[in-house]
This record gives sequence, structure tokens and C-alpha cells, in this order.
Amino acid sequence: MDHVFIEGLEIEAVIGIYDWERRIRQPLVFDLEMAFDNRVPAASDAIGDTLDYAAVCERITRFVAQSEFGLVETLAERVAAIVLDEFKVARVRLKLSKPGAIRNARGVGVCIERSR
Ligand SMILES: Nc1nc2c(c(=O)[nH]1)N=C([C@H](O)[C@@H](O)CO)CN2
Repeated sequence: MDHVFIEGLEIEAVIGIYDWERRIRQPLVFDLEMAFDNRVPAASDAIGDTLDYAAVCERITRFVAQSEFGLVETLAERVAAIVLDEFKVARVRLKLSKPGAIRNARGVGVCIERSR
């Protein structure tokens, strides 16, 4: 199966379980791999036939920037649901990284794969 991917989408949000984390915004990084048959847009050369990665980035950014979840697990699940429901994607693999959350680790977070 083909994919459309988004790599390193950076968005700041309120995220975390500690009191100090509720008072600041922290950077989050999203990587997504979305199952999509790219043969149709390849044949038509029409943006309307694509899974438009710009539209997906815009929607995720709008949602995440106003979110205030405690766990990265919750946020990842909600973003995956938006991609599946609103963009008619059959399967999405999503990695959500919270860089700088743990000293000496480049990033921590979750990887999930969900399908409709
Ligand atoms: N599996 C998880 N572990 C932890 C999370 C989380 O969201 N999922 N969050 C924290 C804290 O918010 C941490 O990021 C602050 O350093 C700890 N563990």
C-alpha cells in the first residue's frame, strides 16, 4: 500500500502531568504515515485527488495548539482519530515525540497505529 507522510511537524501545546507543565507550552513533534492509493492523483495530476498533506498539517496544528492533555498517549489517540475520520484514511501510523522532556534523551513519546 502507498503512503502519504508528514515528518517532523512541530507544534507547541500545553502537555504534561506535572503542575509546572500546566503553566507552559512545550514543543511536540509529529511523524505520520497515512495509507493512501497514490495512483489516482498520479494519473490525474490533480490536487483534489490527493490526500493533501498541507490540509492534514493545518488541521492537526489547529487541534494540537489549543489542546491541553496530560498524557502524550491521549493526544496521539485524538490526532489519529481526526486523520481517520476527517480525511478518510484507512490506516495511520503516528509517532508523537516530546523533545527535551527528559534530560539526556533527544525525545520521548509514543508510536501508535490505528485503522478504521
Ligand atoms: N508514557 C508516558 N509517560 C510519561 C508521560 C506521558 O505522557 N506518557 N508524561 C510525563 C511527564 O509529563 C513528563 O513528560 C515530564 O517530564 C512523564 N511520563
